[in-house]
Amino acid sequence: MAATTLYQSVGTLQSCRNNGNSGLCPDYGHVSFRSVSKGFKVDVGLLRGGSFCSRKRSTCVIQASASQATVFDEASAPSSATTSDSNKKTSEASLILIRHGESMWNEKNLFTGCVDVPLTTKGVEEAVEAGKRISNIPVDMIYTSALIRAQMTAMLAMTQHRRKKVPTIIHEESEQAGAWSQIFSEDTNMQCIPVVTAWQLNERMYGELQGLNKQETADKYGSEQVHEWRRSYDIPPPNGESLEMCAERAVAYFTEHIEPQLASGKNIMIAAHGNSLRSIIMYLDKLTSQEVISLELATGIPMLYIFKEGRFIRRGSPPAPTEATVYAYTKKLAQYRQKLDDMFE
Ligand SMILES: O=C(O)[C@H](O)COP(=O)(O)O
Repeated sequence: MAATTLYQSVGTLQSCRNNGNSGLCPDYGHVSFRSVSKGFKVDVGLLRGGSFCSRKRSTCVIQASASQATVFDEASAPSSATTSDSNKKTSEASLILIRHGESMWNEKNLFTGCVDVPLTTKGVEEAVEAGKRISNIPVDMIYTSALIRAQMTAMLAMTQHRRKKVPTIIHEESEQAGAWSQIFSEDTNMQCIPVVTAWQLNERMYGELQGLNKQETADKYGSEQVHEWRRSYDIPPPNGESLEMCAERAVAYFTEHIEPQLASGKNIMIAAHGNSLRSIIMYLDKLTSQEVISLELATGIPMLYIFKEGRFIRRGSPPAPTEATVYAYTKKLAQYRQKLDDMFE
């Protein structure tokens, strides 16, 4: 359960999407706001049913996640499905990134890379849990890797979505493939979410390490060497891809195929892998090759970005899980988050 607390925010509410109305917010995630309270900033808050919002916006009692969190109601989200369905251009769109849930080789602590390994029971649960966190965020299109653990994560997450649209695989490899996977009924189209699978979003190839136990490899080659293989930017594991090589395909795919969709107002979810997503986040957050070393992504935790006027604004994860390192650049930040969670438990 996410730690929650009551914030009393006085005079610091900067924006509110409750159409300027006073009163009880009827719905979980109905209102998003910016507020500063208790000495730290809740970048975009998560309101739950029964929260009170003042018309004057000078006082507001809100129940929010202790960590940075965002949930948008479809009516108030940057670009709702309805908006993109009706082909209206908007200047904002949401981008959800999810690393797949725990796989069988994650569980066994084996280097996986591009081996196609399914989810564990825990991985399935993580995917469903991820879906609950993003159930109010509009999704117009889904991109996954070609690997089953990412595809299952995307599908399972969508079972929880409020819109109940059906993810439908489309093909973009060639014009003919595109034509063959077209859905010709407009009504049916409205009930579907196109899913594109792309090998470019696959996990990086771990070369000769694939299938080896991470701990045993560290015992054999030393933990520094293994850390270098796993986290350095430009040093590839033996016969595998470095993060830089992985970025060359994953970020190129993102900028060529996904960014234009965001620019046209489509809300996108990407279900992919630890390293393909690390390279994309490096691009989105403009991290240096030094900074990306300490970027760790947990399995099954969605992260939200808003694409606005050509820029990506990081909104963190919808309500935090009990673990602190869901999305942390540094240990210090993780400890800080842990402290917050403990404070408000
Ligand atoms: O391929 C793997 O083994 C994992 O999915 C990512 O592993 P890493 O955390 O060692 O990069």
